[in-house]
Amino acid sequence: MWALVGRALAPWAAGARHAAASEPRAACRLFSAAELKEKPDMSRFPVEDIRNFSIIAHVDHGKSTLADRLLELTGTIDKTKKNKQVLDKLQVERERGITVKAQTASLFYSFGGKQYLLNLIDTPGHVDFSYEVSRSLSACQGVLLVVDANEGIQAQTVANFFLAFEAQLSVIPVINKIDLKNADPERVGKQIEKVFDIPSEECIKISAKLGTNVDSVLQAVIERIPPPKVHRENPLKALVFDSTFDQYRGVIANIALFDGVVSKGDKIVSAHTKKAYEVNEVGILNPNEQPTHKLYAGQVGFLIAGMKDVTEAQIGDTLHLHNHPVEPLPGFKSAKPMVFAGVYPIDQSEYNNLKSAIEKLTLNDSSVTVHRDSSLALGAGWRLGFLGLLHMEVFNQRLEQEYNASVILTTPTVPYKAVLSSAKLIKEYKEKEITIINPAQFPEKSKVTEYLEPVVLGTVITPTEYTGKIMALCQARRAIQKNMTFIDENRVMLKYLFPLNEIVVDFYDSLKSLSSGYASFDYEDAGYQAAELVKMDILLNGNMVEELVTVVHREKAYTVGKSICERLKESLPRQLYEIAIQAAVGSKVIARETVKAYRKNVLAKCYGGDITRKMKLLKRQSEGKKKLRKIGNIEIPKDAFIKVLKTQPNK
Ligand SMILES: Nc1nc2c(ncn2[C@@H]2O[C@H](COP(=O)(O)OP(=O)(O)OP(=O)(O)O)[C@@H](O)[C@H]2O)c(=O)[nH]1
Repeated sequence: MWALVGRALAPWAAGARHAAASEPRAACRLFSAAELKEKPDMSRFPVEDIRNFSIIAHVDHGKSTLADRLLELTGTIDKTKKNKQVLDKLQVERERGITVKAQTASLFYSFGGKQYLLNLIDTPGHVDFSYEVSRSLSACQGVLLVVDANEGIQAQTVANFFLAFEAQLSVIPVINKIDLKNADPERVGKQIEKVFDIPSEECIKISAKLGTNVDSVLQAVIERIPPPKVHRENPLKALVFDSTFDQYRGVIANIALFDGVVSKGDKIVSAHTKKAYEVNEVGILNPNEQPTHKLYAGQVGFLIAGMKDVTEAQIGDTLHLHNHPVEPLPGFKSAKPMVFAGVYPIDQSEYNNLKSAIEKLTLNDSSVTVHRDSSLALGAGWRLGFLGLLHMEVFNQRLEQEYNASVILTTPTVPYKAVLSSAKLIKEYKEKEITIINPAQFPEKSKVTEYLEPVVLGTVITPTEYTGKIMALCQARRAIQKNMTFIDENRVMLKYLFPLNEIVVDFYDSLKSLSSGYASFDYEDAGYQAAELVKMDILLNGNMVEELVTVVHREKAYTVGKSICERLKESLPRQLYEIAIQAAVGSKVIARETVKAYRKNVLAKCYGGDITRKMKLLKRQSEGKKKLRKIGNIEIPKDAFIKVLKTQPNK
């Protein structure tokens, strides 16, 4: 029998038990309203009565719904229809129905005659946000691995399982959506046994939507996840595992206490910056901030200490008491941007507003990297690094929704590298191997020994009937097959080494459409490989369009160039002049389309008519022009490029 994990490596497989089993008592609010007002006394929870856990899963397998049920069952929130995905607080999360930011909630639960403090961290499922997952796991001792009873194990189930496995956490498999007509929890249980080597009888079968069997999940959290290994008598050692920025109160750091106690008025020091602060407030998230007198080792909560900028509360930092330095915790690898794009204000007069919006948003999303940038055509702006395309779209949407800032985005590009041969360039860059995050700065072939492109190890899980089509797709994306394994008689897991550029834009959409939505995909960083790359310009009547400069593999230049020209033709309105759209590599034009001349006479409809109506139409036309960008004498609506960028193929 094939298994991904050797049994010896799966400490939870034997089903460790940590508390006496008995019937759960009804949900209760542990603290009275008066106690909450007076601040709850967290010393009531000794370490052995604390469980810190996360919910991890593939996208849409039901993490947030399960979190809602757990919050209800423990009386943390009321049972109302309005309480849907309570921990998804951002507008973008609610609109897209996805979790972008991990959230924490402290739950109180009575079980076996004892009161437990359960700290739950809801995490995002999409690959772009797996950085959030690994951070959250550092504050936990166990996870609920949620798997959809109909879809079974998917690519992110595997990726997230391994994050938990590597962090040596207890894993409780939860098979969700057993109410669905096509649910097959037995089959999914067997998959879990085969792939993760967890006995299928350890799976808890639930319907998070209906609340079926959800109390067994809480019971399992208490029984199978160990309490944290911490020491309250030692000096304070707290891990900052997340931070957000509030414009009135400054940085709110989410902390997990590994040792000691922290309370309001304590003088603390950041091990990273060595700066000292006085603690203004500590508390738990229930799920909203609930101030407490103190937080004790083993507990998870928030801390406010007059930090003005999230760089002062770096994620992964260790906080300790002034005059009591401690060995800092190992921290986290910093998030590695996979995609870069230029971001510019539509109008340069909005530069300062956009600057402030980007600063505020990156305070709350420190995985975005920011470099100042400028271009002749687009003026002053930035080059931002994102964890993936969805991350980029979400950031853009948040800029618009939360800060009313609308921007020009350039073609997303992956971070290429070049090994320089030109002595002049080496002197200029002060190094031989450079990373290129802006295609406009792509060095010419004559000045380079070789170009390198980033590669990722991708996992595709699919029903077997689509295997052939998917293999053809992967091959067309220059991928090299590394492995193929059957998860059960109907499903196969394929591993491929992909150039990152080939999957970043639309691979996932193509995969979904050719597998009728059944295949899933995840990837992890796998370094760099040598590649034949060229820079491609897009020209409108001979003028370069900066937004659309791209770096492509030589083999793909013609297909990509042709397709951009075709799409641009579709989205450009006809104008007074004929427009030649060209794709060029160096001085060689490789593709061309033409938009014929046309004059839009807005007054045509009202000859001889009412003069006020004519004035209105002219006004509307001139307002429309404000949203246009001019290249040479060609006027381009702002959304024309966005359409091209969004749909840019890479076949
Ligand atoms: N039938 C049924 N549907 C469920 C159940 N649990 C969740 N769902 C539905 O599945 C969809 C996804 O649920 P979410 O809780 O948002 O999933 P998630 O894993 O948090 O998703 P992301 O945050 O995007 O990763 C929603 O439409 C839920 O209503 C269940 O037990 N039964």
